[in-house]
Amino acid sequence: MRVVVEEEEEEYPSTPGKVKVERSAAMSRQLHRCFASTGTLFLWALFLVATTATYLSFRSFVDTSSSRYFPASWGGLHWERQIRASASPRRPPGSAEGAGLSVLVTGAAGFVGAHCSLALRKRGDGVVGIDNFNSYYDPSLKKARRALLGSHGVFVVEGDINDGRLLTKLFDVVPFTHVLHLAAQAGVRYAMENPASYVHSNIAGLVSLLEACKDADPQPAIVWASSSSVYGLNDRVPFSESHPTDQPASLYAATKKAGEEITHTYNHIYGLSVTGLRFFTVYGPWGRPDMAYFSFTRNILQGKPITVYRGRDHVDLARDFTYVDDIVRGCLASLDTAGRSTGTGGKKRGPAPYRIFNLGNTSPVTVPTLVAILERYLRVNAMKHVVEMPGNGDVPFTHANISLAREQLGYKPATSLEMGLKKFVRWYLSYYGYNRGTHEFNDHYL
Ligand SMILES: O=C(O)[C@H]1O[C@H](OP(=O)(O)OP(=O)(O)OC[C@H]2O[C@@H](n3ccc(=O)[nH]c3=O)[C@H](O)[C@@H]2O)[C@H](O)[C@@H](O)[C@H]1O
Repeated sequence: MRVVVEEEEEEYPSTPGKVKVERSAAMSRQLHRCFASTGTLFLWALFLVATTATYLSFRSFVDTSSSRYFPASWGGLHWERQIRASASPRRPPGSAEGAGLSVLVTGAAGFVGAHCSLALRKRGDGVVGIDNFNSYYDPSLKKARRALLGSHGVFVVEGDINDGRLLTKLFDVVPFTHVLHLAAQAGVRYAMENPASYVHSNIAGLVSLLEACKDADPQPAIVWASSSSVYGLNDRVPFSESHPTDQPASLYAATKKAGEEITHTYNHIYGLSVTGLRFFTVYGPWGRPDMAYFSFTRNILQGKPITVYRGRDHVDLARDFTYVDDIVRGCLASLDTAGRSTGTGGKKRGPAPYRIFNLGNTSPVTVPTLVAILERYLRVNAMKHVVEMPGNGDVPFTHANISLAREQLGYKPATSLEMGLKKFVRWYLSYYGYNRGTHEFNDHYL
């Protein structure tokens, strides 16, 4: 036994590259013995064929399984032409606003994404959207937003930000100057029902996007949607960017806070220019049906009850409701003032800006007041079911300090909740129709 061990040690010395001549001689003797008979040869051939076949079928499994997750509804010359046309800025030469941006908007068929895409296109910037059209809420609303964007020359790719191949392809086709990242799993309370969806979109999807951005050449500057919810249990008001954000009250908030940390590492390591915007309860036309102002309107019009949450000691909940047009102006100002990313080919060349701004309205309104405004516009009394706020991630109030955004972005919200809800109700009725036989619409206010 001892002899065998010594022989093996001789044949395979530990220092790489130091194989003795005797070793190759011994090996060739062994090979010769192996292939000596035709039967053995046949077995070897069979083994090789089987291995190759297994490898090939594994490859095709990997390919088809990834395309099963991310259906290949993209690609091809025509598709690339559409992407390029949509991404091309159309500002008149010599325009005061400069050459025009080329922006990839994620979540473009979403509420804020659609508004921002339109606003960018209207001022002559190039815009390409990407959206996975998931069914968190009625996808037909997302498709209607896409149709609206299409009529203004904005092309929206159907795809998921977790699809790295798609993102790489988009950056191959267009040297985007900016990414406006608005794709996310939104909603504070839904996080208890479907926590994995928050990790999928807000963590894994974000990292997938940042990977594509850091590899892109040129690297784009990134502006993305964080959330007022990162302030969590913070009770210093108004909420300022310098306040601690280490006590999130929901998984949604935790994933947005994680997003702020993750983007920071990409800024630090790869020189990506990053601007995180903490949105405060955005509302308006083409809004999200899961949000209170939207679902209250629907229920009030359908004669169904609404549930109004109330805080401890019968204190009303309040939100710094912010009208979507104000948010859009904040997003565009962030794109315009974002400094350049400094890296190329995944390598940082110097420090790049990392900014965080509150985008709120600075005037919180209670939920019962929101309901009263809707009742007035709709001329219907809501059937209110007032219950104590369940412990599902909600916070009692939000209130933004916007000094930093005012100073650096020129951000100046201009729409009161009264005004904004008027516009929302007008849109709601024109979009969904209105049964005048059942409810009289209060034109006086609109
Ligand atoms: O700023 C944010 O970062 C977040 O804003 C939004 O969250 P919220 O401020 O919770 O908005 P929203 O659901 O409209 O509830 C408004 C108020 O109505 C109360 N509310 C809600 C539902 C209900 O049935 N009853 C009720 O009283 C409720 O308790 C609350 O007091 C976005 O959804 C979220 O994606 C994120 O962007």
